[in-house]
Amino acid sequence: MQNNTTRGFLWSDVETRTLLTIWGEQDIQVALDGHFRNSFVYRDVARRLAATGFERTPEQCRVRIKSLKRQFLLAKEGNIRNNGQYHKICKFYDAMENILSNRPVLDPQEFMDSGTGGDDTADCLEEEGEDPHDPYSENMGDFHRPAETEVKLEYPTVPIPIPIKVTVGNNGSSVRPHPSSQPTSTLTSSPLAPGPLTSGRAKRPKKRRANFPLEKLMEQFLEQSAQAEEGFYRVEEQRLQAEDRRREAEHARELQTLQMLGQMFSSISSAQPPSAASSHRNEPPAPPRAFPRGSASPSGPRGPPTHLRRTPPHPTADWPQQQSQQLPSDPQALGMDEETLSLVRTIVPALTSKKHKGQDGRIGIIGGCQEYTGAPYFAAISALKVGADLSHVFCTREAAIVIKSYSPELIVHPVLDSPNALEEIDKWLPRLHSLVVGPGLGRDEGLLRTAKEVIEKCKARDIPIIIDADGLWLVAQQPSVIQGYQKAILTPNFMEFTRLYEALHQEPLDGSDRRRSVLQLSGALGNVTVLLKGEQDLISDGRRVLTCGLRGSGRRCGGQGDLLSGSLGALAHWAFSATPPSRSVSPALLAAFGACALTKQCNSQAFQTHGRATTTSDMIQEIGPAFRKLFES
Ligand SMILES: NC(=O)C1=CN([C@@H]2O[C@H](COP(=O)(O)OP(=O)(O)OC[C@H]3O[C@@H](n4cnc5c(N)ncnc54)[C@H](OP(=O)(O)O)[C@@H]3O)[C@@H](O)[C@H]2O)[C@@H](O)CC1
Ligand SMILES: Nc1ncnc2c1ncn2[C@@H]1O[C@H](COP(=O)(O)OP(=O)(O)OP(=O)(O)O)[C@@H](O)[C@H]1O
Repeated sequence: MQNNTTRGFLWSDVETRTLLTIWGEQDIQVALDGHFRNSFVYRDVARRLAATGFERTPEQCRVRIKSLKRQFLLAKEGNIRNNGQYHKICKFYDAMENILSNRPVLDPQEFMDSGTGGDDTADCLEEEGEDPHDPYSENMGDFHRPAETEVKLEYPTVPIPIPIKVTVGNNGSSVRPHPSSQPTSTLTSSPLAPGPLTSGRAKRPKKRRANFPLEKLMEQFLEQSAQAEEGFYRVEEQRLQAEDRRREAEHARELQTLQMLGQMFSSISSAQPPSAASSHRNEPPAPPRAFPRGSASPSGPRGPPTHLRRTPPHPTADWPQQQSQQLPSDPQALGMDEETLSLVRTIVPALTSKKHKGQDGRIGIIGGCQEYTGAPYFAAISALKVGADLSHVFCTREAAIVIKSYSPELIVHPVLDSPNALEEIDKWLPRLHSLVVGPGLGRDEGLLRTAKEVIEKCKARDIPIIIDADGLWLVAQQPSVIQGYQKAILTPNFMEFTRLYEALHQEPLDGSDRRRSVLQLSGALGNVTVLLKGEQDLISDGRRVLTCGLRGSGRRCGGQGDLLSGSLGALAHWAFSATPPSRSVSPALLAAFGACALTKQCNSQAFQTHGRATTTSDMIQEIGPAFRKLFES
């Protein structure tokens, strides 16, 4: 939209020209001509004007047109067109003439009646209301005429002859005379040089010619009228500003009242018992009290440290309702490391209109074959729901149709089993911010080989890689494919972890100390981050182990791991591209911790609604609220 610098009543030239162009459009002219009520026409004019970037009310448009018509008439009547002065009087003379001369209906009789010829010319330009004699008059319809839109002008009491161009009769050349004017033929004639067709009272032109230096008078008159008009507009501008100020003050008062009401309501609801206060399904009951980290709890030293205590936020099958109503809801009391959680918050990119589509993440998923179409879908849609902008799925041809049908939000490439799969995928890698390899990939040797080659390409491009499900099978067969790559995160369930551990250590896993085992596996992989999923998720980069003890639910439906790996795709991109918030926690650890917390929170929330019927799709629905709760509140 163009910047309308003439807010109020002053019209810039460009704005006026735009108005004239619109007003001159044929349909507008026809509508103005053919209807008694024309307010709707000016509404249309104002709407079209607004579409070009100039905001005016229909009344403003009407008044402006009227004033232009007045100037045009003056210029025309002043008969000074011939010596080139008409522009001074009517800047838009040519445009006006162009429009008015093309008007569909033009009754010369009316034109004459406008006072263009006789001694009664002074009356011809009425200021109040539309001039009934204006040859270009338009019915004003249901417009009111507020005093502020009218300008009182003084007119010279001179009879002003005008050159007119009329077409009368069928051949367009005959003249219909008017008793008080000088009619002309299609030729333009001037009283200074009366043509042969001049008839009627011939003495008048002479009289006029002799009396005044007409141009001077007209200029003076126009100057006066312009000053009067400007003065009026200035006052109007001030009135509008005062009105704006009044409205702003009113708005501020309303806001203040709302804030006060909000505060009142929140203090009332916090005064209620937890069971009554937590009616929203996503909100766990309010904690009786949150204790600062390290401080003694009311239960004394018997309980575990608060940050390790796991208490379910919601009623679950193995956690009775009664008990759950007493539960604390702050992350610390739920077994979350609050400090780590707040570090995760620092990697979440701000939502701002300054970014373009794609900047918050273009995530690729390698997976999806004949048997498994759900897994890549879960991963890809989760990445989107977490906040990535685009999700690509690279799957087999057969799987592609199915995955596409699940969601129009995903970009699906049916290339994984094509002979030039690597080439096809490689084309996209420069645009991807992270890659999740494995969900629904299957164990087909050809697909695994392609996955391996894609991983190599990603490493060369320094793209964060998440390896899950069958991707972990591949790593268990060939650990070197990922060993030492610091932007890799492996997300095994216990079975996958065991497979990996045994492949790397060449000895059976002793599952009694998982923390130690996960630390060891990460070390053996060259400090690649390993996230062992379970009742407590354990995340290690070979130097330290983070625990995510947030309680989910007892529901273990398939696909939750895909939700986790897809979310991690987005979070890993954010973590690796954020300014390092902490020396102690690597970006990979932060991203993994965030994804664990989110998955468990989704599980918990979905379970609250669906209980035993909870599926991964239900959890995906919870990603938005869960994310807000954990990372944006
Ligand atoms: N809707 C879809 O399309 C979905 C597709 N998916 C895709 O399926 C593909 C294969 O993945 P996967 O995990 O089923 O295969 P795999 O690693 O061979 O494990 C199989 C066996 O391991 C065991 N086991 C598992 N977890 C365990 C644990 N925590 N602790 C202990 N044991 C555990 C368990 O053994 P069981 O109890 O049966 O003896 C289980 O039978 C993969 O591409 C994946 O993405 C899934 O994402 C789901 C949704
Ligand atoms: N015993 C458990 N108690 C609570 N949460 C669990 C438990 N086991 C796994 N989870 C959680 O479930 C999510 C997925 O882990 P899971 O072990 O089911 O992965 P997966 O087997 O790879 O999943 P998928 O079905 O997608 O292949 C993780 O967030 C994890 O923390």
